[in-house]
Amino acid sequence: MRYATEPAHRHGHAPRVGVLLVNLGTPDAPQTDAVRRYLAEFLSDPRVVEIPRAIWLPILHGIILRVRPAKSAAKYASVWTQEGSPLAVWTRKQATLLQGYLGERGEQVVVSWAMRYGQPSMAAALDQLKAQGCDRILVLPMYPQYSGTTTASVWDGLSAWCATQRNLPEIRFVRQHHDEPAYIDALAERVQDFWQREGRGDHLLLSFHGVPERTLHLGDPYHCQCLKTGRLLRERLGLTADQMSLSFQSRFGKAKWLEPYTEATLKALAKRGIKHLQVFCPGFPADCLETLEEIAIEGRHDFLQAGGQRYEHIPCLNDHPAWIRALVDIVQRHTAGWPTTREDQPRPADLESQRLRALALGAQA
Ligand SMILES: C=CC1=C(C)c2cc3[nH]c(cc4nc(cc5[nH]c(cc1n2)c(C)c5CCC(=O)O)C(CCC(=O)O)=C4C)c(C)c3C=C
Ligand SMILES: [Fe+2]
Ligand SMILES: [Fe+2]
Repeated sequence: MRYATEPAHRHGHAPRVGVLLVNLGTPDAPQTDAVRRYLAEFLSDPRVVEIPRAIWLPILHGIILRVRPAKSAAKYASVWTQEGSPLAVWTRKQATLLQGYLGERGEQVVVSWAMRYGQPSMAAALDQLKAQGCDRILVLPMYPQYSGTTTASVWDGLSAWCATQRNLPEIRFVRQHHDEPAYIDALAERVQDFWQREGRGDHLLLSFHGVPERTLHLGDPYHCQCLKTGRLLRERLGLTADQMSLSFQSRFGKAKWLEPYTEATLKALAKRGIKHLQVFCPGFPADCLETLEEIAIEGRHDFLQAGGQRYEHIPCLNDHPAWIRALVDIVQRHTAGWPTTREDQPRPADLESQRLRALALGAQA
């Protein structure tokens, strides 16, 4: 059947709000086969690689998926934890904490999490929220800066699920939160906590995930939003333009990506005489392969090789209380007008009157 069979319609059940955190996705295991499955799904998404399918798919299946999975699996193995992939571990923890913080504020909201590629899938998580009675769902992509390559792809995943549903919930979607004051506060607190423990370096480098430069010229606001987050954080930390730089990491393929590249910047900073460098990744709300391997391991190597003396990766927002508070703020703003507190829920008397009204309507029909 094209559209899922729905449970029998019930009158007068209390409306319920669900919140779905969606992150990129990660392999199920740090092994070649699992990484190949994950990369095949991820890199087949036309939002991620915009090359015409007839050209791209033979390259993807004929070259990339034969060579890259083994190399990437070795990198994943270097950051994998007892509980699984860091990206999944942190995203799950963020959902649990958010549920707790919202509960403390009296918000009757069901919080869940999903991955755009791999497991748990968006479709499974949305099915679950619906099965729990959520007829209003807020989808919150874990990308502070909007990009067609990431945020819009979450939208595509959402709309693919909607296309299978007979009884659609009411849906809201958070497009971006790159300049949300509570997000900037959380970033600043994360850096300041680190400074308090480890001392302050000579220079702070903010490294964001890159995207093909072409997307900027085609109207993607990602680059501008990264720059704005960087400026707001610099002002909030009281740093001069000279004490902080911004760069883009994780280039994929041969095309030009947003510049300056992180790798070149690390080397240039060492050559400029910066001895003690601290690197922070504000665009990644959770530590993952790109921060724990590329920044914390490869980046250190590049900086020290080029003459730097001390290198530190400041952890991502992860489970920092200021970040979970920021998520609460974002959720509360985007669920405004939806009944989420105990007082908003229909009282038994309201339910009874709804039932009587339904009966009366039934009798008229
Ligand atoms: C900040 C958000 C991200 C943007 C924008 C983004 C764009 C983008 N990424 C690739 C290719 C790869 N990215 C990979 C890993 C990866 N990317 C993000 C986030 C953004 N990507 C995260 C959080 C992760 C880590 C996933 C994890 O499991 O920890 C990878 C896989 C790893 C590897 O093989 O190197 C690829 C490939 C493209 C092409 C792109 C924009 C066009
Ligand atoms: Fe990526
Ligand atoms: Fe990478």
